This record gives sequence, structure tokens and C-alpha cells, in this order.
Amino acid sequence: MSAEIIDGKASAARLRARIAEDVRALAARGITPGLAVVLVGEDPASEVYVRSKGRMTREVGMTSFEHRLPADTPEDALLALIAQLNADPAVNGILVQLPLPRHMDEAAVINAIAPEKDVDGFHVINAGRLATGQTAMVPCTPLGCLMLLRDRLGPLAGKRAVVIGRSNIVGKPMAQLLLRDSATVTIAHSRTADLPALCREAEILIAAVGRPFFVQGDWIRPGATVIDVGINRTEDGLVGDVDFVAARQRAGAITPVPGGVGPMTIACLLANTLTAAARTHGLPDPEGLTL
Ligand SMILES: Nc1nc(=O)c2c([nH]1)NC[C@@H]1CN(c3ccc(C(=O)N[C@@H](CCC(=O)O)C(=O)O)cc3)C=[N+]21
Repeated sequence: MSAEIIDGKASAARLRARIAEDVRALAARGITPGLAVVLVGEDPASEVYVRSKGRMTREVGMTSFEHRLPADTPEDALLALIAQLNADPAVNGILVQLPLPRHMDEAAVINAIAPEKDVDGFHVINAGRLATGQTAMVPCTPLGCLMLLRDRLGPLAGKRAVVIGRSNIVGKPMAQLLLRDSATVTIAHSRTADLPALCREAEILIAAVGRPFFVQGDWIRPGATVIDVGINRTEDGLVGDVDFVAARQRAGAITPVPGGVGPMTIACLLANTLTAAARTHGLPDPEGLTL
């Protein structure tokens, strides 16, 4: 058997087209959603993402604001910029690119963002809202994964899901989203006993580890839906966390890297910016882009 390849690039393009329509409808009311991206330091990989975020933001008709600060910027100066963006009515979404330089307190910086402008969904208020079933800004990567899963599988209720990885940006919010859709969720991590056996139980397997070829072909339950969140730069180019060639022999469907989760992450960032703009203006949430 060979798995269906889940085309995240195509799904993301459809999602952006759908967002662009809503942006046009807002323009008729004199509203242009704005997204501010803040990059501290000069990590070359981050530069690539920031540029492609800016391009796609403009493509859907939103305003893109970019702020580049040197790596040795004092934390106070970053906090002052965030305060200025919080107060700016043209800015509906604020993304501070992670990781930050080591001298900064990442949690303090994220929690300085106004929760309603926190389009990454990383603010502790948004994490709490998601976990308690309240209206939240939902982290982009897990939201994109959820959209791909719902598209492929329909309702997720009762499905057995295993999430490998417990980060605040992917693993934990991914588990919360699956739980909200009534899946049976297990979060696995570096201390999990007999991970291969656990994965073989999973009808839905999410790999968010950050290690190339970590998930092996014989860990995959036959017919499973496999979502590979990994973005690993190797000598052979960009690869995920899953041994793709081996896994696709057993999976029912699998996301590729590149062209899977990554493009959906950026599309969901734009979706969250649109949602933030709608909420700010007292308009209903855009259909199908929120939980
Ligand atoms: N506050 C914050 N929010 C983020 O969302 C955030 C961040 N910090 N720091 C860096 C990571 C990384 N990230 C990616 C988004 C899209 C692709 C993506 O579209 N990748 C393409 C390939 C791009 C390439 O070739 O390099 C793909 O998978 O097909 C990758 C990585 C968002 N991040």
C-alpha cells in the first residue's frame, strides 16, 4: 500500500484565497487587517520565513509591518516596541519570531503582547482559553494540522491520536485541539516508554520532535493518518521527523516536508490575523477559520 500524500501546499493556497475574499469584504467597510512581524537578530532561516510571511500577507490584501532589531537589543526596547504595536489600531496581529536571543525572557515578551493581537496564540491567556474551551487565538501550526485532519478524516471523535512532542507551541496545543474534537489523545515525549508500540496504536500520529527520521516506518499503524510537523535542515535538504519513504508504505495518508504543515502554518497566521481584525471591529468570526 502507498499512502495518499496530503497536499498542504494546495490546501494552504485554497485557504489564502478564501482569506483574500474576506479581506476584500472588510475593505468595503474600510477595514484593512494588519500583521506586524518582529525579528530580533539575524538567523538566516528566520529571515526566509519572515520574508515569505510578508509576501503572503500582502498577497491576501493585508498590510505587513516588519520590525528588525539587532540581536543585542535590550529586552526593555523590545517591550517598548510591543507596547507601541499593542496601541496601534492599524496592527491587528503581532508575531514576535522565536527563538529570541538568550538574554531575553521569552515568556515575558510573549505575555506583553495584547492577547487579542497574539496571532501565534502563545500568550498564557490564549493557552488557558484554549485549554478551557473558551474563544482563543489558536497556535497556527496545530490549527493547520487540525484543518488537514478534519479534511481527510471528517469528525475526529473517538479516534486514537498520539502526539509526539510536548512543546507549548505545537505538542500541547495540538493535544488540546484534538481533545476539543473528542479524539482520544496521548502525548508522548522523550521519556515515554516503548514509543514504537504506542505509535502503532495511533490512527492519527502527529510528529513534532525536531529530529530527522525519528519516526520509523514500522511505528506506523497500517492506514494511519500521519502529520509530520518537523522542519529539519539536513545535507539532503529539508526533511521532517518521519522516515517518509518507509512510512508511506504503511500509512493511509501522510504530509510531506516540504509542502505539508509549513504552508498551512503561514495560511493559519493570516487566518488568525483576519479573525483578530473581525473581532476588534465587533464582526462575527470568519466562517470555518476558528474552532
Ligand atoms: N513566533 C513564531 N511563530 C512561528 O510560527 C514561527 C516562529 N516564531 N519561528 C520559526 C518557526 C518556523 N515557522 C515556519 C513556518 C512555515 C514554514 C514553511 O512554510 N515551510 C515550507 C518550506 C520553506 C523552506 O523551504 O524553507 C514547507 O514546509 O513547505 C516553515 C517554518 C514558523 N515559525
